[in-house]
Amino acid sequence: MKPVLELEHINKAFGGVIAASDVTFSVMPGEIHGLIGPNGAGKTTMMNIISGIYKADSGKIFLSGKSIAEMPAHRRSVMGIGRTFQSPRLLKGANIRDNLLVGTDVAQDMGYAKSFFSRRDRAFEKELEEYMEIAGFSIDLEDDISKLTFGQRKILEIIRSLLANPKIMLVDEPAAGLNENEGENAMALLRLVASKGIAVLFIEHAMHLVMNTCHQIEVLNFGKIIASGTPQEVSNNKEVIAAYLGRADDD
Ligand SMILES: Nc1ncnc2c1ncn2[C@@H]1O[C@H](COP(=O)(O)OP(=O)(O)OP(=O)(O)O)[C@@H](O)[C@H]1O
Repeated sequence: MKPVLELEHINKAFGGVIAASDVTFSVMPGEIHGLIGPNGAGKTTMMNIISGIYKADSGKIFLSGKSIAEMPAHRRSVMGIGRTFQSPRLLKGANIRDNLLVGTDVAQDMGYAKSFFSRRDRAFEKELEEYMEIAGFSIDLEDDISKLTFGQRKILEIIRSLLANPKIMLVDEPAAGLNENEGENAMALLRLVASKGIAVLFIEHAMHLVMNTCHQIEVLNFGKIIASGTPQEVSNNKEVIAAYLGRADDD
């Protein structure tokens, strides 16, 4: 099996601040890959470089073997990079159905309006039903988005990203602001995503969720990978304990 995402020797500085230093790692299809490290370690910067919001100063990025380093963000999402954010980015004043359909056009590489109407079909609703069961709450598609709690909106954003049929999902702190139960549901959803062969790269500070969910982990500190491996490997690594895990859990 070939990696879905490959990063080779990525560097990025903001003035004198080094946010990425020679970062090299790859993510396999169906793998849940964690990106952890202290505040300011460069995790969000890495997500921004992968999705095309930032351009790396140097280094290579491949999606399914194709170089994407020079591609704009919208091309990368058409090619299969999905993304969710720390705070859900949903349309206020719109219903849940419309919120879910925004962005699904990238999957078909066709106009927004066309996809908007063409996906109002049974297949869409069936796919959605499966996700909602794992998500742990039910929705009425006609309800205004404001009916959902913050945690439910964050989980819904993951589902929206899934409906665009990505090859890899970049998920930024899915459990931040969620209660314990919602956090577990978000992890269950990521496991379902992975079971479909979609890769997940996610940032999370809640260590127990990272350790129970990830297959592989990269630990960043000052923009550099200081350890990578299975949850067990990184949690036994002395440098990781000194830089990160030795501090209070779940900050
Ligand atoms: N647009 C920017 N302009 C200047 N500096 C930036 C910019 N984006 C990030 N940085 C700096 O790069 C470094 C890495 O930041 P980044 O947000 O990637 O860290 P992080 O690991 O995601 O942190 P956190 O866990 O707090 O979200 C920090 O020192 C940050 O201040």
